[in-house]
Amino acid sequence: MVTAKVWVLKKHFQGFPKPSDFDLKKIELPSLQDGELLLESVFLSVDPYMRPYSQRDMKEGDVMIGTQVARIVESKNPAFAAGAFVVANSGWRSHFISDGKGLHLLPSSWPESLPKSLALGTVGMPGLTAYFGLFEVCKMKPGETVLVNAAAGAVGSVVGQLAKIGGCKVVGCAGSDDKVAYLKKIGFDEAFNYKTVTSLDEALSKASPDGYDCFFDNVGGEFSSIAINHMKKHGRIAVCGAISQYNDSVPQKGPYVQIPMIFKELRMEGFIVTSWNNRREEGQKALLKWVLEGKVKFHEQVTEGFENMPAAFIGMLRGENLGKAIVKV
Ligand SMILES: NC(=O)C1=CN([C@@H]2O[C@H](COP(=O)(O)OP(=O)(O)OC[C@H]3O[C@@H](n4cnc5c(N)ncnc54)[C@H](OP(=O)(O)O)[C@@H]3O)[C@@H](O)[C@H]2O)C=CC1
Ligand SMILES: CCCCC/C=C\CC(=O)/C=C/C=C/C=C\[C@@H](O)CCCC(=O)O
Repeated sequence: MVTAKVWVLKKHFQGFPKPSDFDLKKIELPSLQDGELLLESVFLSVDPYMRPYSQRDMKEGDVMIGTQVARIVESKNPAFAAGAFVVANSGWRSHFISDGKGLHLLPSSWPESLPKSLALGTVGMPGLTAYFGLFEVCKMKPGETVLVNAAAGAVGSVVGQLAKIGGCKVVGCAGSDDKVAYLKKIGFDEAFNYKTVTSLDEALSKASPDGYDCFFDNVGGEFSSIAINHMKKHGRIAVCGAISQYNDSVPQKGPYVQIPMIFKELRMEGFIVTSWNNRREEGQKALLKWVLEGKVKFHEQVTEGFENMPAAFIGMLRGENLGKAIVKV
């Protein structure tokens, strides 16, 4: 019998999640039935969506939602061999049993030299978010100017690099000087620390006096209300996330955006990356190629130990991560 460790949501979050909102439990796993697999999590992802989704999808006592790269320990399913690695969507669990549904085998072209954790970040859901958000929602064109916030994060850092590959000028903002230095290192044309600039308006004008054709918005709130006034005519805004709102008990009331929307004839479009699940392989193949060519750099904020999942999650929400926040079991 295998004993699995799982993190459950003990108490719904009020504001920023606290360690006391989580409970670590042990579950004895049964023996495998025909068609089933036993898997052990090797890397687990902590993502911003878990904060709003926990309120929408979970009840207290549920296992925290999330994805992992897992190794198949034992298989009674002919479609999956023991020893193979998959991306699963099985939540914060050290070990789990699956019937094979919803498991994505890592691409066979995955080189040994590449950390498998990238399947949760640059070559996984966040990277695909950048890929489809830029190409299908922003529809960026060579020579345009792209703005991205939370730019040093899992999604934002890929957005900036893909926009460079697409022949655009790229402006990014992040919450620390170290992150700003990283953005310049990976090729952003302009980058600033939104926490220390005296005026967001001035910083946005200085970075691109003519304004922005595309705004890839990961943050929402006050930043977005200001940034919208810096959009060029017929600009496009990809509403990817609103992390500035996730931990607020009372959502910020930002100034109305309708006026610039109308005068500048802007297009603002929200999206969820799962809308392109049928093109997942296309995106992953392209991202893997660019990573192997060195055109897309990656950085991971790795927290060691399953017992540290809540700390990694809270740290990411507080901006302590540079690049994709990952837990290594
Ligand atoms: N629509 C979709 O399908 C998807 C949407 N998303 C969204 O994309 C965004 C980025 O996700 P991801 O790349 O995984 O996360 P990141 O790796 O970027 O980590 C979150 C970052 O958000 C920034 N942040 C946190 N709080 C605030 C705040 N109050 N104001 C401004 N910035 C803040 C911090 O960076 P900093 O130092 O810059 O403050 C922090 O490091 C999120 O909003 C997420 O919900 C992600 C995946 C899919
Ligand atoms: C204040 C309201 C906020 C509403 C938007 C919330 C979050 C946006 C966001 O972050 C969306 C994330 C979408 C994630 C998609 C897939 C994951 O659920 C699991 C991915 C599993 C995989 O196949 O890799």
